[in-house]
Amino acid sequence: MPVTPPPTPSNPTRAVWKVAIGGLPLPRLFDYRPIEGDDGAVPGCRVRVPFGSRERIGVIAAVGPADDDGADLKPALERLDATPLLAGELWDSLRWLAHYTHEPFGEVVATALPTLLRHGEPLPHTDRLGWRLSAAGVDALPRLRPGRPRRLAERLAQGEVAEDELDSLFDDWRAALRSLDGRGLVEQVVMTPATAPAQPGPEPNDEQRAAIDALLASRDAFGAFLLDGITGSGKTEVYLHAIADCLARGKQALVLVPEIGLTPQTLARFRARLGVPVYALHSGLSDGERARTWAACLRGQARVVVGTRSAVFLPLPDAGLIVVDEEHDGSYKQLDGIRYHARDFAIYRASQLNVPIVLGSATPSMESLRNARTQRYTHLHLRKRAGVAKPPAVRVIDIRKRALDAGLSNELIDALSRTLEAGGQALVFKNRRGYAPVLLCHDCGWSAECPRCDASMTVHAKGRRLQCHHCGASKRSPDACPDCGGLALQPQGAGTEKLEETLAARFPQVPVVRIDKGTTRNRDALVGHIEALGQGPGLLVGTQMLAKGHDLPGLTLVAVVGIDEGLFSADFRAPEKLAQLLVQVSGRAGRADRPGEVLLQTHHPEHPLLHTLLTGGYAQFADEELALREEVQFPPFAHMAMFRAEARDMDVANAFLVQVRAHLEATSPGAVLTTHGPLPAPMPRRAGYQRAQLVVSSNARPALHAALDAALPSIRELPEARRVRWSLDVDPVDLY
Ligand SMILES: Nc1ncnc2c1ncn2[C@@H]1O[C@H](COP(=O)(O)OP(=O)(O)OP(=O)(O)O)[C@@H](O)[C@H]1O
Ligand SMILES: [Zn+2]
Repeated sequence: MPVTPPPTPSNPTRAVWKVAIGGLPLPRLFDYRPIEGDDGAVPGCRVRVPFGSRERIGVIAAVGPADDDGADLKPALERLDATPLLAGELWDSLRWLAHYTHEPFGEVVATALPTLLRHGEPLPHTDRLGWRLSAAGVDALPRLRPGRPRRLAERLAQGEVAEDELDSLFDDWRAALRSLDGRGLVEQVVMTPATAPAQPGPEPNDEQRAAIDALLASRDAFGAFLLDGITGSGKTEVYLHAIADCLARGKQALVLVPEIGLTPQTLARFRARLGVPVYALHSGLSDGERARTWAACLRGQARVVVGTRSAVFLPLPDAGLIVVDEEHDGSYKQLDGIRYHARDFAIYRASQLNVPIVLGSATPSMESLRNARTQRYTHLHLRKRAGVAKPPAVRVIDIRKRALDAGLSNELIDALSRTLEAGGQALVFKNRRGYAPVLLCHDCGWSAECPRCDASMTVHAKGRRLQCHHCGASKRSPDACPDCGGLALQPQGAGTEKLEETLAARFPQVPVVRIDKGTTRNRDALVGHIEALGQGPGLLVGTQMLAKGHDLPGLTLVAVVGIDEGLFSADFRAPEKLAQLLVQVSGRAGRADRPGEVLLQTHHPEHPLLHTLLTGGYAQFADEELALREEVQFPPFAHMAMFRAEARDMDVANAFLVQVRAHLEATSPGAVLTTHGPLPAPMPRRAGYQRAQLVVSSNARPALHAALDAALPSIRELPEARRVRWSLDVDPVDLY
């Protein structure tokens, strides 16, 4: 047992531990007296420290002189890591991210670490352990009495078995094993990961070959590539070739995919083609699994990881390549806490790791397209579909003055029938879940509003329930109108639930499968639903969950209904999002040998966005959109940050933002900043709070950050700040 030296009065000149602690809104480090005799502490190690009346886990951010004389500093209690948990490139990149997002470093570290590690658990083991008979066990086996230990020994005599396999072979094998182990008859072994030989893929076509060659030619240094390839053009094949090359050189590859894109189907494809264990990281894993994947990356055992947004924080000591699939996808942006953008942080990390990064999409973001045009990224194109599939034909159905059934025109229903008769499958896309968006009283005009939000409540369960999609409030539908007492309450409009009901009644002979947040809580459910559809004729009804990267070979018709609201949104990014959605959902049609068809049902057939997409495709839409953004100096031509404030009272929220604006203007008089607001958020009241926002922009990123750096210390001290909930979002994606 170590001898505790007698307490010495703290020496003011001695170095202290400067600790980053998460969960605190304070952008500062906290000084602690080092543990006596512990000279090995270095930044990146976790420590347990007293904080107020509690203890917390923090990370040593620096070792250096105390902020004040350091005389009455509390001592740290325990160092948890022998060597830094966070080090090298990841450590430096997290420091950069804290600076870029203007958030406390402790909070950034807490976001980057898996929950168990954040709570002070030791780094979990990541070996796959197994058991075999020892030499003594081989000798003793014939003399063992019948029973569980003997049965286990007989199985181990055939060869070593991994613990996870034993779990499925024997109930309570651990007790039997203990009995054998006590007599020295078994020994533990580290199993090699289960692998299968890599299966060959299709021969790359010329465009794929050119993209692969471009990636391989610059595999030894940082370079950003935009792989701009239409849906079904074989982008994943290009990634797989680049990853295989990366593995062959003994390096690690990280693949980021959108939330809903990480299905067992995707993982199975990567596993089969690469022939090495492919680690997954997504929100469906337990805390233990997440910590193990993190540790396996840190130890270099994980060679390929496919993960959603938070996988961008994995340690990559042997990095060789980063891929961001569907780089335009909204799920890469974290909307609360540390508001990072996983794609953008991945690019920063690739530059620090000095490895190539590939951003792939059929509908690249305006940001990435502009970077490609200014030559910051290398622009790679895949302009034709891989294999034999052809791009689908798109047709507009003008529904002005037409009779509709649950929002579906006769023309569209006829097309569905024709598809089903020909043995095909069709997808009906509507971006509104629930039964109907509004419950209306036909007698007096009352409609069901959320009591806490400026929004209608959505009708669910065939009219029996009302639910607010903004705050989650839910209640039974009233039987009579609360205003006039009449019995003429009617659901208005149609959501996916109503569409499913209508289509099932029209086409009783085929399966009708609905996919939206209501039916599909997780990825496995999604795969289950798609399997339920089968191979024969059938209908899929769903929201944008269906737009992402699912290969449905039997799908020949995509019918898009109810996109009209999206044509007239206040958000400047709305046209970009709508164009991406339309192109992605259309891209689900005709991906195998049968040609695809897309029907767009709208009240606005002449809308410029639809016209451009139909005549010039996404590329022309992007040209026009970028020209417009440049003209009005919106991102990507300007850099934005948004202050949001919410309070019970709009005046209180506004008062804070007025002060924020004043401080920005006062502390950065020379900076070319534009401020816009305070203005009410597009939906001002949500969950009982009034919400306002202030947009700050500049066409020079450094000027924007310098202004924020200068003003934030005094903004945090404002008396008005204590009366609101506020946040700063650098590069906001949603202006809400
Ligand atoms: N060179 C090729 N020859 C034949 N088939 C190919 C080739 N490349 C890809 N494919 C097949 O074409 C289909 C689409 O390929 P892949 O999934 O890689 O495309 P993608 O561009 O990633 O698609 P998405 O539009 O979903 O992003 C897959 O079934 C794939 O196996
Ligand atoms: Zn609500």
